Amino acid sequence: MTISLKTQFPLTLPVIDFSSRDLKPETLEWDSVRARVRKALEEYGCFEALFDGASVELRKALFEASEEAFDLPLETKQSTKSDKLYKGYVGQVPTIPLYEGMGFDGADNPEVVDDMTHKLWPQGNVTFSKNVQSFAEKLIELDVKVRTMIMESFGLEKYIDEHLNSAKNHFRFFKYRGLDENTEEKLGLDPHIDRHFLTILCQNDVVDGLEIKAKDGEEWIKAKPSQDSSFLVIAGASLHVLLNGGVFPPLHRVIITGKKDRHAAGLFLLPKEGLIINAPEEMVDDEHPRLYKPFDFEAYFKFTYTDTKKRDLSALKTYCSL
Ligand SMILES: O=C(O)CCC(=O)C(=O)O
Ligand SMILES: [Fe+2]
Repeated sequence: MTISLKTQFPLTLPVIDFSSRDLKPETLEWDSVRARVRKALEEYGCFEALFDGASVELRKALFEASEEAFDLPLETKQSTKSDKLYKGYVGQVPTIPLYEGMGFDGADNPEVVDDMTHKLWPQGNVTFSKNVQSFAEKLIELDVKVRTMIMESFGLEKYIDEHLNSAKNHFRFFKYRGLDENTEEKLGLDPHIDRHFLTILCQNDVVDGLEIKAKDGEEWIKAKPSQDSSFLVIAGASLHVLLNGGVFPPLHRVIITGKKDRHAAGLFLLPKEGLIINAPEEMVDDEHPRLYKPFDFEAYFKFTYTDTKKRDLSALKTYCSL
């Protein structure tokens, strides 16, 4: 009799602990975490990071702030819209009616956060801007550790600073409306790969819904956080191209099953405008021929913008493989 491994052992995402105060470069602990990060990003394209930098209180405050912001009148939320792709408010999209998102670039810059806050609350909202900023700072700390480890693990030490400086951060809140009485589970967000370098996500504890597609299978793995202090780190297409395929950008989606609203927040590390991404020579040899043409993130983003079906690995290959 064959036993289905799938039902016996549903896959779970790797969990990696970043919470030690001694987690510093050039220590045994750093090397061991780095090896796990590399393996997770090769095999799953993502992992759950335990990181106690953002306290339970801070998360609670952040999601309260997010609720407050999404409760504002539509017109106010729309005032954060900008003509740049992916900035400001997105909502009322017919194919994903439960979804709303709001975000801005440069969350570590107090002026930027204040500007966004004033668009939402013309009289100001100090609690909101303070919480967003502290939260973003913690996520940035984790991002620097993760991307430094990734570069080191591929022997790209000499490019670490250049790579860290080649990204800007975009902070984003999401709200997915809970289901009505008679609605069955619904798509909150279409399956997609992230197009940036790296994404760090955090969701409110009561409502899960994010699912990650396993690399070599059909299974959708539920990305339910195992602890309060965890974040989900996801590799994006830009990192995949930079490392000549060395990390896997996983397909993920959001499915809403319950009546409660789901709130999430995340930091997206985007290639800076004008950056052309090209895998360093160190990533290319006879066994690993160069996979992609020089890659312009803005152009690729536009390519995937209107047609959500283009947000997967095979469309990336069609777009720029050699
Ligand atoms: O809501 C989430 O947890 C995921 C959002 C997401 O995947 C994205 O914005 O790229
Ligand atoms: Fe995503």
